[in-house]
Amino acid sequence: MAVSREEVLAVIDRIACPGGGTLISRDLVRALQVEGGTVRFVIEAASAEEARSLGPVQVAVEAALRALPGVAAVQAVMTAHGPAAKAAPPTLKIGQHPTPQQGGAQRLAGVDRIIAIGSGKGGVGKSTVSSNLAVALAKQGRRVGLLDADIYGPSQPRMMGVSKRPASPDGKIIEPLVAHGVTMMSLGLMLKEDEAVIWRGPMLMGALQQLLTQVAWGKLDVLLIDLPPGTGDVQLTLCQRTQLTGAIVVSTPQDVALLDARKALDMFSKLKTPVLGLIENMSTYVCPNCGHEEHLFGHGGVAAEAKRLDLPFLAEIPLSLDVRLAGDAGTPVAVGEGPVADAYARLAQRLVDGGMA
Ligand SMILES: Nc1ncnc2c1ncn2[C@@H]1O[C@H](COP(=O)(O)OP(=O)(O)OP(=O)(O)O)[C@@H](O)[C@H]1O
Repeated sequence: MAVSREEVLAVIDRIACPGGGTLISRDLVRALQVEGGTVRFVIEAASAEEARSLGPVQVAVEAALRALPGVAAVQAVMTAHGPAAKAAPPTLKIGQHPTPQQGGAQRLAGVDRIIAIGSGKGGVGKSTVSSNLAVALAKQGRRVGLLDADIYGPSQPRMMGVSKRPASPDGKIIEPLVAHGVTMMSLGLMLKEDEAVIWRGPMLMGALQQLLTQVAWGKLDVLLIDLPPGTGDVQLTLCQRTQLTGAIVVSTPQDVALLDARKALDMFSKLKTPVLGLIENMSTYVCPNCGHEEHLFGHGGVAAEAKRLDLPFLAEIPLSLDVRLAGDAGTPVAVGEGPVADAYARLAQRLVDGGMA
């Protein structure tokens, strides 16, 4: 008979650690997988010293699990944070297991609407659209939050021009930062620059949950969530655990991007997250010198897809060097004036008029 995850956890929880508690009560087990008769997990010690002291516990746990009927193999790996990770303030433990949640999808107190912004593939401008839309909504007087959930490649700190580490006076609640009228938070602000995130699934979920629930978002008309590209664990967890108003899918007009966008749309539909509409980014290119209009990546593909699926086509955002320069400089193009800022203003107005933001 196949062994269950609960049985495995119960066995691990029976073995005491030196200094008290168990690997479970001390929240040191990560990425537990029970597949057929094989049990895999990571023991994540806080330091090399702790890892050494837990060595005998690992041996005892492995032996106890092997003795469990239905277990054929046990693969446990011990990891330890380096001193840098240990020193990282604030003292919040970002990246821990998500805490079990009562009921289904969660509401965030004080936050009226939550919109997830997704894309089928990376590089289509999802983060750029998120930051610019947030700024455009703020310019229209909305109280806007922006959560960078692109946990593997958080780019909002750069795009919004913030680098300060958020404060956490009580070590529990994180104070978000405010930039260009938008309340924002990104995992990128909690990590050291250039620090790679190599968390496994459960830690990612925990980090996301913390960013949603431990940040003092205050009263918001709308919280925009910049999702990682694709259709992975983060998207799944977010849609299942958070009461989303809906999702917006960003795509460039090329067929290949649209193909991936379809996967994202399919995922939202399976997760029963309403799709509020589609945005075509890098739509037309207007030469700043001669005014000639060119469709470098094609044009109209996203509008046609929206029509085919009977979904709102929310906006087409031109391809413009200013967008990239502004994003790289930390002041989204929507902060200023011009054709792209106008396109974002129209998009924001449309969402406000539709009661979505
Ligand atoms: N309309 C646009 N015109 C010109 N450049 C753009 C436009 N939209 C985005 N870009 C640029 O394209 C690059 C990718 O954009 P962005 O990081 O927003 O994409 P993404 O879909 O969020 O990618 P990932 O999810 O992989 O981070 C950035 O350098 C950005 O400045």
